[in-house]
Amino acid sequence: MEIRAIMVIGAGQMGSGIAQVAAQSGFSTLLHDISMEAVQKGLLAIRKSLAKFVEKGKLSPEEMEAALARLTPCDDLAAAAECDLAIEAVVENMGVKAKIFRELDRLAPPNAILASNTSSLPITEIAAVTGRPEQVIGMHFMNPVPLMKLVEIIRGLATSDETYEAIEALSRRLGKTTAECRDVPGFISNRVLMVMLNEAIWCLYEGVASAESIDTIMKLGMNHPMGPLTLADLIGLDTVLAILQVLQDGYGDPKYRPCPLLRQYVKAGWLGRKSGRGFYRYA
Ligand SMILES: CC(=O)CC(=O)SCCNC(=O)CCNC(=O)[C@H](O)C(C)(C)COP(=O)(O)OP(=O)(O)OC[C@H]1O[C@@H](n2cnc3c(N)ncnc32)[C@H](O)[C@@H]1OP(=O)(O)O
Ligand SMILES: NC(=O)C1=CN([C@@H]2O[C@H](COP(=O)(O)OP(=O)(O)OC[C@H]3O[C@@H](n4cnc5c(N)ncnc54)[C@H](OP(=O)(O)O)[C@@H]3O)[C@@H](O)[C@H]2O)C=CC1
Repeated sequence: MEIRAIMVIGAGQMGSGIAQVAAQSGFSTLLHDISMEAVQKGLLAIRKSLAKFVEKGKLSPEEMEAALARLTPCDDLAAAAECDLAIEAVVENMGVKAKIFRELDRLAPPNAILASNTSSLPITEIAAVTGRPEQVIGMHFMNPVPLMKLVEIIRGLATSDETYEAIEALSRRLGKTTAECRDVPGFISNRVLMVMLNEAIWCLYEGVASAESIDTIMKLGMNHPMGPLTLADLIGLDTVLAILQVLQDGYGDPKYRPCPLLRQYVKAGWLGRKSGRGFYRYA
């Protein structure tokens, strides 16, 4: 099927990044959140990111304006009636996602594909709340979406080849490289990454080294672009905790148990970059 209009549900850091890339790639893009205020926040982030590309000569001012003109803000899910593909990027919580997929199934055209940007939750379970599980798929972008090349694609048990191929082709049109993964908790990306991030938090909790030392060791010692605590702050500590809980529940293995320090930070509202404070402070 040909995808022309895309709706992104959730205007947080991932949703706004996905909407930006879709609009930059020429798609008519609806950006949805539960309040117009949240959508406007997402649009502001998109404007800033596009302006950075213009500043660096990677985008012309005309291209920036054209991308912005392809974006339509909305706070009513009924707008899904106009899309060929809905990409959900709300909080990492099965209850919230299931509710949205039930609604999308009711509102989107019968041939529309419903994708989730979930970091770890089972696509098969999300698909099962809809009457079209063959058209439900995991489309896992990486943060920050405008800069990161990968889309991890996850098929649920019932996902059709046609849906997979449409999403694979679309990801390429968005300038991304894809890799396929089976529907297991945390997929590949977060099954591997979260163990490292959690271990770094345990090291801090046990007083083995300061946050700065841990990050310097991993950054310069392993040539990682960011240290693990800086990366956890970028992802969002609430999201890191939610993913570790999915891994622990899914595999029943204590190696995924979230560090108590992580739980405490999330309870304190120290969610990382997005709340202004996590392992580091942000202006
Ligand atoms: C949790 C999940 O489910 C899955 C995940 O996503 S896990 C997270 C995956 N992501 C990562 O691992 C990211 C690791 N970090 C990196 O790769 C890099 O640090 C990074 C690409 C994010 C930034 O690169 P950097 O060189 O460290 O930082 P920085 O110098 O600030 O930015 C690089 C360039 O991109 C630009 N840039 C940064 N953010 C931008 C944005 N949102 N939009 C446009 N341009 C941007 C900067 O202006 C900068 O340009 P110059 O080099 O010309 O100055
Ligand atoms: N952060 C990352 O690095 C990555 C995250 N992901 C996944 O993307 C998704 C979004 O993450 P991210 O963008 O980082 O998170 P953010 O916290 O930045 O955004 C979450 C979004 O969900 C909305 N939301 C929160 N609660 C509800 C609710 N009850 N009903 C409807 N919407 C709600 C928020 O709206 P409001 O602002 O109004 O509360 C916001 O738009 C998650 O599934 C996450 O696992 C995937 C790849 C990487």
